[in-house]
Amino acid sequence: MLSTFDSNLFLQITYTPKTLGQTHTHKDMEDKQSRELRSEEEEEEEHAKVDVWKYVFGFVEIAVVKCAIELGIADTIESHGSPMTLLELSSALRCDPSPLYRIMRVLVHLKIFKEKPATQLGPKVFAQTPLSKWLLKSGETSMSALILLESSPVMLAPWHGLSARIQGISNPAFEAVHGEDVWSYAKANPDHSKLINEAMACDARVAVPAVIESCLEVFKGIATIVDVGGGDGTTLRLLVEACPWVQGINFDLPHVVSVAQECDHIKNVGGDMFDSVPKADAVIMKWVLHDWGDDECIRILKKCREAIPENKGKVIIVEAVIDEKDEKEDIKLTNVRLMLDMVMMAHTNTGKERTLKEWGYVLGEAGFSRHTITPIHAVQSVIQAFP
Ligand SMILES: C[S@@+](CC[C@H](N)C(=O)[O-])C[C@H]1O[C@@H](n2cnc3c(N)ncnc32)[C@H](O)[C@@H]1O
Repeated sequence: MLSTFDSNLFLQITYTPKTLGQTHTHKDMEDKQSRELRSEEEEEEEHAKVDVWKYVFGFVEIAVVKCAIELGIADTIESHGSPMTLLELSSALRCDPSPLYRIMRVLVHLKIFKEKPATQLGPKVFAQTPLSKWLLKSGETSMSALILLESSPVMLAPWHGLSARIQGISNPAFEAVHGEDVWSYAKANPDHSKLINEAMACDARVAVPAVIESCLEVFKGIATIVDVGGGDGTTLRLLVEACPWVQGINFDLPHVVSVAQECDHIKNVGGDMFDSVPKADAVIMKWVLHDWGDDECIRILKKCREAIPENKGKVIIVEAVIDEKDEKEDIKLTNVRLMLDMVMMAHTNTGKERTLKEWGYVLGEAGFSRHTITPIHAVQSVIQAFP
């Protein structure tokens, strides 16, 4: 009996509460999960209600930054040598303090400039930040020309034709607005050509040091290198400064090289990369192939292959690689690469950013036997293709 009682008790004590507990736990868990789901959905709804305004006024951020560059706000604070009060800034810029204050309020909110609060010693002042230094009109860390190019009326107009381009009911977006492709337009409009060259130089000043930092060995043993579509020659200038054993040929369309910088150890050569490429130990191409569709890329790459020695030559491509896995640690650069792909859609006829597989396809079709891809701390990676 005792043992039965004990065992019943045991059962009661051991199993009953546990079974009850399990029922409760399961239901509780279900309730908790659905409460969590509801609150997650509610939270998403709340975020969406606010986030949608980004798309209503997203262009305003670009317009305000463009305004800051045109006014020369960063340059003025930089040459003043220390943070400036609103009155100092408005008198240096010769503008009305009241609208200037409203622009500065947004720029401070965007964390582009810093506002230092008033103290007993004086009123509040506006100071540079690492980000505002990218808005200087010139210098090694200036992105101004690239911002001014992308926000110029010429480059903004094609965006209105993006959906028509996707639906295939109009010419490529740039041509639909301007009647010719971006390179013919640049040839006919020297001011726009100058802006393109200066804008590309902005990126070269960021990307080339990243290439050198991560891949200096790529240039060991190269005596001559040709930069195909080299623009104003900034890429080669930086490369030759870092690798003084290299002689460079800056190769681009004749109207581009005719205004390119003159540098020691660099020769400017005009021509068309679809016809032929000057001979050298290696070719470098930065932000050129993404302007073109696969067929044109294969044609350009074949010309590059003809320009280098079969046994020890190589083509060094500095371009974005679209990461379809969307790696979280690189989310900001992934975002830039995806935006750049949209820029190619708006501004070129057939250009696009490519995935690993798409790079493999064009390189293989152009007759390269193997290639390597090295990520660097930039929007682009370094792709080396070997005959
Ligand atoms: C996007 S820009 C890149 C410039 C430079 N590589 C850089 O990244 O700073 C493309 C360059 O390709 C050049 N280009 C376009 N068509 C060309 C052609 N058929 N032959 C040679 N260069 C060409 C343009 O003039 C322009 O300088």
